[in-house]
Amino acid sequence: MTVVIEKKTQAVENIERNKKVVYESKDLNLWYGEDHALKNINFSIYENEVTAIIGPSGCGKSTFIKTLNRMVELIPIVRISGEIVYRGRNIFDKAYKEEQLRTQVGMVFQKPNPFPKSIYDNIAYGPRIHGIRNKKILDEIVENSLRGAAIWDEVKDRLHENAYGLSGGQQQRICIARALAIEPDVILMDEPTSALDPISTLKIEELIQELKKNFSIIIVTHNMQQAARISDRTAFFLNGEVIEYADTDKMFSTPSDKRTEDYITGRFG
Ligand SMILES: Nc1ncnc2c1ncn2[C@@H]1O[C@H](COP(=O)(O)OP(=O)(O)OP(=O)(O)O)[C@@H](O)[C@H]1O
Repeated sequence: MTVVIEKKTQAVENIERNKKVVYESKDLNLWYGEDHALKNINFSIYENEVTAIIGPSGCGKSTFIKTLNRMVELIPIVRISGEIVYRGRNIFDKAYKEEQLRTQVGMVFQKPNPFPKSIYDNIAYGPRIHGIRNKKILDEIVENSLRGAAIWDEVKDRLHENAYGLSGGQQQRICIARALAIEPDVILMDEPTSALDPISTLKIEELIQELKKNFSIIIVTHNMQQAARISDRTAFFLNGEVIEYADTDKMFSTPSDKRTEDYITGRFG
């Protein structure tokens, strides 16, 4: 029996060794004024995986995900200690250019937030900011991004209409396409389906499964079934701490911590 367990452990370690780390959170602490919102967060996020962040309201999920692209630092009362290492470099290093990080890390928010512009201009916005002016190249980026977000067929004949004219689910896929247009490495998603109906939710979930072949995806979700359906690993946050971080299958079948079990079985939260 011992031998079998040892073999299994070895196999798991081999899998871990072959995975590339995208982000590493090291002793990360964050305060909003006196409020200690993230406490000693230590875990790694892997390439071409979907990593789900779950936990009850106010536990720090959004704060954590917004730390990964340094958006949280826009809030004046925020203070941070520790490191977030992205592809080998601490993003809080003085020399690290925020703009450089933003070209690598796209974000999709809870409520679809297209710009009040045409579908085309929504997608071309980021590339134009990065200096791309050539119409043929922009056309290609727009088409590829919309295809990547599984919405090309629905909008290809109305690219110059306002994005506000689309349904909520379509608008969210436009926002995903907008994130893809900057050719990111990572896509952060903060409850991307919570404002959507079940069919649009399913489409986004299927899309996330496709996208992970080319991107690393970190998703905050209130919906535990969603985390179980689409993620490879899950981090369970509670009161600003990571209580458990594990393979999603393992966390939802045999959680190690009683508090995780209570949360995923609906005893609190
Ligand atoms: N802008 C802010 N200023 C001050 N405190 C904040 C701010 N944003 C979040 N907090 C506090 O930080 C803690 C974590 O909040 P956060 O929004 O990260 O939690 P969450 O898990 O994403 O919650 P929810 O599921 O409700 O969105 C909470 O105590 C919250 O009140």
